Amino acid sequence: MKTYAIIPSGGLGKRANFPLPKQYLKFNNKELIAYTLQVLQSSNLIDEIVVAAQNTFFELLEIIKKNFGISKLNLLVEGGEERQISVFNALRAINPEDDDLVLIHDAVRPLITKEIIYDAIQNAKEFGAAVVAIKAKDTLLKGNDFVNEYLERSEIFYVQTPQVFKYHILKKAFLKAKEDNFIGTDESMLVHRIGYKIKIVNGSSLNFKITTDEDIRLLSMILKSFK
Ligand SMILES: Nc1ccn([C@@H]2O[C@H](COP(=O)(O)OP(=O)(O)OP(=O)(O)O)[C@@H](O)[C@H]2O)c(=O)n1
Ligand SMILES: C[C@](O)(CO)[C@H](O)COP(=O)(O)O
Repeated sequence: MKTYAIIPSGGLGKRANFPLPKQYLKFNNKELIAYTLQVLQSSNLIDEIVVAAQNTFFELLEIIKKNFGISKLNLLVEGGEERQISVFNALRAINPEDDDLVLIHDAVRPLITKEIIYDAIQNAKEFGAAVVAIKAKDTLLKGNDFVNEYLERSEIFYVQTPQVFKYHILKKAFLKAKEDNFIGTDESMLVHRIGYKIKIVNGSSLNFKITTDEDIRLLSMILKSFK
């Protein structure tokens, strides 16, 4: 059984205020996506890595592959207008067996660990579908300018990546989403809407998605403290 890792990296980083998409910004002389790729490369459970990106970054990705020894990265595919399309493009470019695993991990979650990857893959092997998430810690409300209602915190999780699925389940979920013109914010949502059970796997607060300028500053501070 093989495990393919798909890394969506086709975003433009509109919520951050930098001239370059944040996944290509350098921290300690290393691109953000290189941190992510190095963790995936070091996991002995992952066989192949596919990155979906704008083709203007293919050359840079080849340089990153060479500079950081990402030998499992053998396929670059064109990103799409939405994250979901980027992942779908990558999924269509690989040719797994039905029971092979496909792991999806955002390029912009560089502080992922090998341990979380291991747990997600083991759970996907057992249950067919696994999503990494963390339990909500704060009080949660719904509202606009004013409060409408409070939510039951014990039932709320923040969804992260990686998310891992048997190929035949993920393929079915993507084809159904396409047929219904459904765009979700992650893969687990697509799999859930076609009726599969998804195991929740413990993530980490450090595995946060670098989305805003504040996240970029926070990452910079964390990486400095690791040095
Ligand atoms: N069309 C897109 C949009 C996003 N992504 C990727 O999906 C991950 C999560 O996306 P996000 O953090 O939202 O990045 P951006 O789309 O770049 O951010 P923004 O919405 O602020 O532009 C990132 O690794 C991003 O590069 C992608 O592959 N294709
Ligand atoms: C996939 C994801 O990271 C799970 O939390 C998230 O949904 C991506 O959202 P974005 O708006 O594309 O950053």
